[in-house]
Amino acid sequence: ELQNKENELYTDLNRNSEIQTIQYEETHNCMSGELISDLNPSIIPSLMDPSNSVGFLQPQDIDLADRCFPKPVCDSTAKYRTMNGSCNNLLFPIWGQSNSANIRIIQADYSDGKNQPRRAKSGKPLPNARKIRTTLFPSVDNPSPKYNTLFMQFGQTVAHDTELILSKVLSNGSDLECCNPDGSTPKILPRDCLQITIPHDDPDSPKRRCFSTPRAADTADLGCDIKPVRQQIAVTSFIDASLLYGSNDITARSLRTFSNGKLRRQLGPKGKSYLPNVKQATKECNVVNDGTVCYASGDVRVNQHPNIAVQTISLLRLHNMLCDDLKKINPSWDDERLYQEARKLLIGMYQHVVYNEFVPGLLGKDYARANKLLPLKKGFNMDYDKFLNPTTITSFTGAAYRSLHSEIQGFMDLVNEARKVTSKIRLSDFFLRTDIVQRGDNYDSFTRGLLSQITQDQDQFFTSEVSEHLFRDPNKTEGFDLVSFDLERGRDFGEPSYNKFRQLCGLSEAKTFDDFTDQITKKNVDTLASLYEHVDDVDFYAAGLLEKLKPGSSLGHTFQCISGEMFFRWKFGDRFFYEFGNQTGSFRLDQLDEIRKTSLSLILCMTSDIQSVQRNAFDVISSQNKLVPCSSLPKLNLDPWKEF
Ligand code: HEM
Repeated sequence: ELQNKENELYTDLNRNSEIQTIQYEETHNCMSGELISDLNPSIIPSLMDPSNSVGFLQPQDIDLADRCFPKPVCDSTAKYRTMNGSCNNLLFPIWGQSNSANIRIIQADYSDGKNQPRRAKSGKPLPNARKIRTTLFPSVDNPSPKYNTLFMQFGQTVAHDTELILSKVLSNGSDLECCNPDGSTPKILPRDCLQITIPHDDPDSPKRRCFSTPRAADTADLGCDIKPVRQQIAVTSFIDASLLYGSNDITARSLRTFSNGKLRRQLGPKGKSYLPNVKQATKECNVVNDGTVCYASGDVRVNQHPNIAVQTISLLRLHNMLCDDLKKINPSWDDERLYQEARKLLIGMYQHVVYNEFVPGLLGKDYARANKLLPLKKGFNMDYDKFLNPTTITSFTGAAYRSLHSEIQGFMDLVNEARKVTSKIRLSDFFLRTDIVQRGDNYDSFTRGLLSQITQDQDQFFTSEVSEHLFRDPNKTEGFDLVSFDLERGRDFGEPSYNKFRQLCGLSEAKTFDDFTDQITKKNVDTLASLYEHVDDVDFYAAGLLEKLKPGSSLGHTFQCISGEMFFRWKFGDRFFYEFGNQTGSFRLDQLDEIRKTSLSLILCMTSDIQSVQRNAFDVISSQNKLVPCSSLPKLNLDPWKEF
């Protein structure tokens, strides 16, 4: 039966290439007045004629790891998503579920065909990741011409919602040490380590000689013998706000009050809600004692830095506000109904922001339109595709989407209502410390900072706050190097080289380094040629970061292609996607029309005390994108949720 389904799935992928003409959302202020910038937007692999997307995996290969996991029993009439994402797809209930495995859309490249990192064509090791980082990806201040730090920050919110790898551990469950605590290289490298050594001629000449990088846990760690291995994913793949609600029933329950549908919270200054404190500070939170603020939420990375906590608190406040509003309209609804309806509505609003505001900024509006990614203006979308696997793709999470690490600002602005910067805090002073969020009116100041501070441009430059000082101990000067981790992670994940992704995405196979110059400047191609021995050796992450950006997009050709594929699957492969009609969890049309009024500016106004905001939340404030009073933004009317 499974084989039949898989054959059907393959046919269905082909059928997808018939692009339909649907009227897409054009009215949202986010992009109005923008000139058509990409006259010939490329098509993502799922929509291409398969012969043009060379190397795109057959569904049989995609499904292999699904046989590693017990098949959940589903209630096909359920109106709400499960907490762990299971049973979203009723034919393949494991798709998108937490604690399963990522999928590949292109054949893995491991040197032994199973799990050992790729080597150069000559058989030698690939060039040192840190050497690549310091040669090609230095720290240069190059602000974005268009976007504020909210764009980057929202991107990380989506990343944490949809992907979390786990590190391999020792057989007794303790952490693997891949680099000695004093920064020296261990005599014998433990088996499950990726070690990033620091060359002696390193321009930043840190004292340490290595970074500790345990490999990501994979299917073999679950006793599941597939070849090549696939990496475990600890959160749901769907865009479902799992970073707020949790990716399993136990976490989700621990975050609920079980009264009026609300989530637990602690009260901060002026009686405002903040995420609850964890009972004991964890290693994810670098605080002095258990009494210090260290937030609990659906995702363990909530305390990574203040602004990711700010975004999660905004979602928390939104959920609890929606519970209050729904309770007023439907006084008879019990706790469970209120929790699920508020969660469903919040996810709908958030998905609308993702596809109406974020995706056009990331991929380009013309590209998003050509690939059916923009929301419809009216009516239901009926294109749920039960054969499309929405599980997070390794080449997206291990390379393409990490490119936004380039947009991180080294300092975070706190800004007052007059849009004056009141203080600037250094990112590496606040890694794993979020207590600052809940002092005075800092929450509002961080929110205004996100809206008004220009972000770093998407390019080959990274702030040294993440490439030299990542997770720096506040009393020390040195930290880790995120870009080296990203490069090494691609090898850990078995990502094939850049040349393979070129072909998958409709570009020609490069025979010489100079063939890369269709996407990458000659200067950067020459640097790649000086680092790598062969054109087929070049890491996807390294070359993808160097590609010239596509018109209107924040990404170059291949990163746009892989990211487009991912957002396409997260939409058309999600049975509970907010725009779909005819599903057990569908909104009514009058409800959907209200959700379409959502904008990120509105959500930020609703969940903070800021008084004014620009309408296009991701664009810096300008004469075309002026501040307007929060009270002037169109609001959702929840009357259609009234039950008679
Ligand atoms: C201050 C901001 C950020 C910091 C400090 C940060 C830090 C990190 C760290 C430490 C990792 C794990 C690296 C590894 O061991 O492989 C990671 C992974 C990742 N980051 Fe970021 N990041 C930030 C912003 C972003 C943004 C803006 C995006 C995308 C829009 C993003 C996307 C990702 C993705 C997709 C992963 C892989 C997640 C996984 O596989 O578990 N990050 N980041």
